[in-house]
Amino acid sequence: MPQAELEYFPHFLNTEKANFLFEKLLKEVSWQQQNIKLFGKEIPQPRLTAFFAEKGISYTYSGLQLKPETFSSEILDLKQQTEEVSGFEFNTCLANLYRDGNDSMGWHADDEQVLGKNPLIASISLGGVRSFQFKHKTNKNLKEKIELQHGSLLIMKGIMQHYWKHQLPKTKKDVSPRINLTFRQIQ
Ligand SMILES: O=C(O)CCC(=O)C(=O)O
Ligand SMILES: [Fe+2]
Repeated sequence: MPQAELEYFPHFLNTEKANFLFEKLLKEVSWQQQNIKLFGKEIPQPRLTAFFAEKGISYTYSGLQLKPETFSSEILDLKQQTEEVSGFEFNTCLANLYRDGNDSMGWHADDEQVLGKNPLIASISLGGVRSFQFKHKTNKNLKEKIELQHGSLLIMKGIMQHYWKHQLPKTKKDVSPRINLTFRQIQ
């Protein structure tokens, strides 16, 4: 992929740890269904979310002001492990719960100003395997996808958010619930 910097670690967490974390986060995170404004109409997001941050940080994501919770010990542990692998530091974690194949996230780039010029986004996947797609913003022939495995880590960095969008589409396949954690550094 030109103008993209991606690193993928399919076995970032061993299966036992990934299973444990999936069950624990599914049960203990206070998952919320937020509304988004689409053409002036409020509609519920097709997924559940939660937002964790260091004290004093708030984050507006897709026009939503997210209310931060403090990091739980599990999230803090994952943050540290992710920081070691990436060589970056993070002060926030956005969590997504895709309950089934009807839940999704549409095309976007994580290019908000508060993320800095060339953000590094570290994304951990737990639970059902889902397809994650990329499309180049200007060259319509450039498309890619990757199946994000249980316990995997995907890192997007460099200039990538300027040139590529990504999405997690709905699927008709019978998929089990999936949790995604994205670690970010907010200025
Ligand atoms: O669920 C995923 O893997 C993608 C999440 C994502 O792109 C985001 O939170 O910005
Ligand atoms: Fe994203």
